[in-house]
This record gives sequence, structure tokens and C-alpha cells, in this order.
Amino acid sequence: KVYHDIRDLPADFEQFDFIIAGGGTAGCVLASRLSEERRFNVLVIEAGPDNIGSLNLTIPGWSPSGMFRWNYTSEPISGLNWRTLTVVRGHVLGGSSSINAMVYTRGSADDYDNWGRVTGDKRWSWNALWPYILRNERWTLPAGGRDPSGQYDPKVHGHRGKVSTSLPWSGPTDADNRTLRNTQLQPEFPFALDFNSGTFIGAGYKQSTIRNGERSSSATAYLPPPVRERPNLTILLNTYITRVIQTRRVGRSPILRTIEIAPRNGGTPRTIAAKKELILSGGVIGTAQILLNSGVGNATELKELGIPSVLDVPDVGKNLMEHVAIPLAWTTVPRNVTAIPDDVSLEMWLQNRTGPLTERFDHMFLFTRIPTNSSLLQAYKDPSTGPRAPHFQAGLTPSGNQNIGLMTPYSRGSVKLRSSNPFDEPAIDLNLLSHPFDIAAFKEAARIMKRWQSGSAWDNYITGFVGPDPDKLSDEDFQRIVRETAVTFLHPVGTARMSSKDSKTGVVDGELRVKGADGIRIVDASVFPYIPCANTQAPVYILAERAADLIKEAW
Ligand SMILES: Cc1cc2nc3c(=O)[nH]c(=O)nc-3n(C[C@H](O)[C@H](O)[C@H](O)COP(=O)(O)OP(=O)(O)OC[C@H]3O[C@@H](n4cnc5c(N)ncnc54)[C@H](O)[C@@H]3O)c2cc1C
Repeated sequence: KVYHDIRDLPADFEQFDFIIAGGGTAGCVLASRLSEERRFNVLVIEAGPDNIGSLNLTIPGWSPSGMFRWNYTSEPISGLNWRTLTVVRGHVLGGSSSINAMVYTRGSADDYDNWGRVTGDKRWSWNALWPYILRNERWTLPAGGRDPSGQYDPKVHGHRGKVSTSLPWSGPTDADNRTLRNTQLQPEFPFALDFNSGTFIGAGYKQSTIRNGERSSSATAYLPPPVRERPNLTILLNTYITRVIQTRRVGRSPILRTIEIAPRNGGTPRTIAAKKELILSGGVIGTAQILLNSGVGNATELKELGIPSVLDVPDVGKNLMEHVAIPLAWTTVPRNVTAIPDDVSLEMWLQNRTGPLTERFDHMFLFTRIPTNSSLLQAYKDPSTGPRAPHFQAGLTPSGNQNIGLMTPYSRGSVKLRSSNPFDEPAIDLNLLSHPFDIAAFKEAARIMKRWQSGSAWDNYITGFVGPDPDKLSDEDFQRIVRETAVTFLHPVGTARMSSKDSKTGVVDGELRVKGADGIRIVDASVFPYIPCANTQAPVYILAERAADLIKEAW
């Protein structure tokens, strides 16, 4: 059953085994998987509205905005010359998967093996996670049904899972064909048949969470109408989770299974207790904010705000990691490309789910590593999780301009509260480019892209490098331009990171239980101990699928 307003809830609304706080990417997976078990009664609570009925959330070429987004403003970022950035997150059922750019990359096998190392639990490694990697995915043909053979590896995909993935509707462009030729001519840049194989250094085709020309989100894939009709599943929308309330203690551990909720824009709160577990899935910002509002965090910092400490976990809200990117520009020969007009594009989409609106951005990406003999890797310990993990990701746009992102940043930011009012926007310090490695890495990035664009495959296409060019500019000027132009990939993670059971740092253990508390787990991107070297939604799906099994096994 779906409730759109907390005030419609019946008075006896108390009988849930599991309460999932946040109906986002991870939250919808859990709601769906846990309610597969008839013996569990499941409630999922989401601050935003329903995903059903909005073309904005369905057409891949459109960017959902307005009520579907949290638009936080970051703290001024010293590494970006004190600029602020908008930190966008999904505010709708399906969370960020309902509004994101749909790129589907799982990351490197080394990223997951590192989760296993950090937690001391090898079940988080790439090989052990393989069933969950496949379970979330349903590989499909591109919109329009063209043959994508040779552009992906069917062996590494799930074909019977939930979230649909596909290659773009349109066939290879001139730029795509040149990209392929470049991979044959330049040994430094091999062809990567499939970015989701765990080993994916090189150039290859982008995959997206799109099915038959429509966005496939956690909400559409895991909570379609038949699942919503399950008698043991309740979805509560437009409802804000203010805090978790401690009921009792078992020994020294507080029991944190009760939640306080209120209408989205404020009003009389009420509480609901889970019989078995409360699962926080509010995302990298929301989960940290809910914990801090509940008195779970750094006790000294909370005391300064007048919030009584329930559990002193200094790492809550710390360790925020984000991919940072800069634009690099080239000049190209003028090309005669006739774009399909907007009205025709919409008509194509409405008629038969084909056309440019079935896809977003570039067809191809380049993932690269800093050369091992680079002085940068002599000066700093390599921050990547292993040799299969790229340092950079670049979208290969036909315009010749490339946005290149650092996938292995050293810089760490934080989420803190501004006051004891749970409705106040938290202070998000992205703290990008605060570590000298990160800024120096962009010199390497620009040089790699210069080598890529200088391949003979780009003859009669690329005519010159506009910059910023680290080989022509002074150190100071190069850095200034990087700091003035850097943006993010909107992939923040890590504010409630996993660590081994006996480690004094971190927020959750390998079973995703909040350390030192009883009755509460966290399942979302906040628990990632390190940022994956790829886009972050696929890792969230993998995490949530495994978490669902962990929870089922526990009960
Ligand atoms: C604009 C954008 C583009 C992106 N593009 C890509 C991409 O192309 N590919 C990719 O892989 N990744 C992309 N990402 C990142 C990716 O989508 C996220 O990392 C991932 O979806 C996060 O999942 P999550 O479950 O941790 O959090 P979310 O999906 O954000 O879910 C958190 C949910 O909790 C709810 N919530 C939070 N606080 C409260 C509260 N107090 N009360 C009630 N509910 C609350 C939120 O409304 C939200 O629905 C993008 C993200 C954005 C925002």
C-alpha cells in the first residue's frame, strides 16, 4: 500500500518487522527483496513524492528537477577558490537513481576486494559478490533493437535481474569509429570490451540504466505495481525522518529501532518502532544527518549544538569522498551534423521509444591510469585500490571537449549539522582538491588526454588543444584554472563508512550494523569505505542486494 501523506496513516500503524528510512536507490532494493518474504512486514519511508506518472523521470534525455531534487549548497570550498557547488540528490521514490545520468559502471574488481580487506570479511570481495553483481541487472537490447554485438561482453552481465541496462539507441558516430581506430593505433589506450568486467582500462562503450528507451531506476525496477500490491509492504511518501530514538539499552548499547517522522514540510511528528530492525538508507547526506540529529556522532561536536549524545561515533559524517572533474578543450574542424529537432525527437520517443531522447551524453568513455613511472606516483602512495582500478574517467564527446574526472581522490570532506533543528540543511564540506595529489593528478590527466587526442585517428578532426595545457602554463596558472573550473560527478560516498568489527574507526561493521548500537543497520552509499573508481549507482545496487540477503539470513 502507498500512503502519500503521513496524516492518512491509521492509528494502529505500528506492526512492522523492518523500517527502511529512505526510499532511494538502496531503500527500494531492500523494500522489494525483504517483502519477498511473506513472514516480514516491511515499511519504507521517503521524503520525496512518488516516481510514477512523471515523464521527466521516464525520458532518459530529460533531466528531472524541481520537487524531485534536494539541491543543497556546499560550504565554500577552499580548493576551488572558495566557490560553492550545488550538491544534488534524488528526492523521490528511487532516490538518486530516479534522477541521475544513468551511467552503469560497477567499478574495478580491486575496489570490491578492498572492501573485503577493510572489513576483514572476504564476502565483500569481487568474486564473492559475483551473484549479487548479476542479480541486480537485466541486460536488454538498445532502444529500437539494433544489434550491439562486439560492443559489450554478454558473459559479464545479469540477464534475469531487476535494473535494465543497455547500450545507446544510435549506432557508432564518426567520433566513435575514430575512438575505436585510436585504440588500435595507440597501445597505451586499449579497447575495453566491457566496462563492467572488473578490469576495464581503455576506451569502450558506455552502458546505461535504460530499458526500451525509458529510465530504469530502483523504483521502476524493484517497486513496480505488482510489488507495491504486496500485503506485507507499505510505502510512505512525502514524509521526513527527523531522528532515531533510543528506547532502552542492552548493556552499554542503545537500542535504535524507533524512528521519528513528520510531514515533509514540518508539522506534528510521530514515532514508529520496528520489531526487528531499522535500516537507514537516506544516502550519503541524509543518513549522516539523521544519525547526527539522533545523537549518534562525535559527542563533543553534538554537545556544542545542544544535542545529547546517545552514542559517541566520531566518524559519522566524516570521510566524504567525491569524484572531481575538469573540462579540457580542443578545436575541431567544422562538421556538418544535422541534429534531429526537439519536436521530432519527442515525437519519436512518444511513438515508439526511439530517437535522441532515449539516451544521454556521449557513447564512449576512456578510463586510464597514471603511468607507473610518473613522478607523481613516486611522490605519493598510489590512492587507487589496485592495478585494475583507473585513476581517470573521460567522456569522449564528439565536440572534442572532454570532461575528465579523478576517480581516486585523496581529499576528504564532511557532513555536519548547523543546528539542533532536524529540518535545517546540513553543512556539506566537499573539501575538493584539498590534497596536493589531487591537484597534481590533473596535470597527468591533461597529458594523458593530449596523448589520446594526438593519435592519427583524429587527423582531419581535432585541430588543436585549447587547454588548460600543463606544458605551456606555469604551475600557478594551471592550478588556478583547475580550481576555477572543477566540478563534481555527483558521486559522494563514505560518511558512515564500513570497517572491521574490532576497528575503533568507521561507523558500521561488515554486516552493516552500526557499531555499538542494537537494532540498526545502514545500507546506502554512505557505508563505502573508499570511493569506487566508477559511477556509484551500480555499487549501491550490489551492496543493497547483498545486504538484503544478510538481513534475511539474520532473521
Ligand atoms: C544528478 C545525479 C547524477 C548522477 N549520475 C550518475 C550516473 O550517471 N551513474 C551513476 O552510477 N551514478 C550517478 N549518480 C550517483 C548515484 O545515483 C548515487 O550514488 C546513488 O544512487 C546513491 O544511492 P543511495 O541509495 O546511497 O542514495 P539515494 O538514492 O540518494 O537515496 C537516498 C534517499 O533517502 C531519502 N532521504 C534522505 N534523507 C531523508 C529524510 N530525512 N527523510 C526521508 N527520506 C530521506 C532521499 O530523498 C532519497 O530518496 C548521480 C547522482 C546524481 C544526484
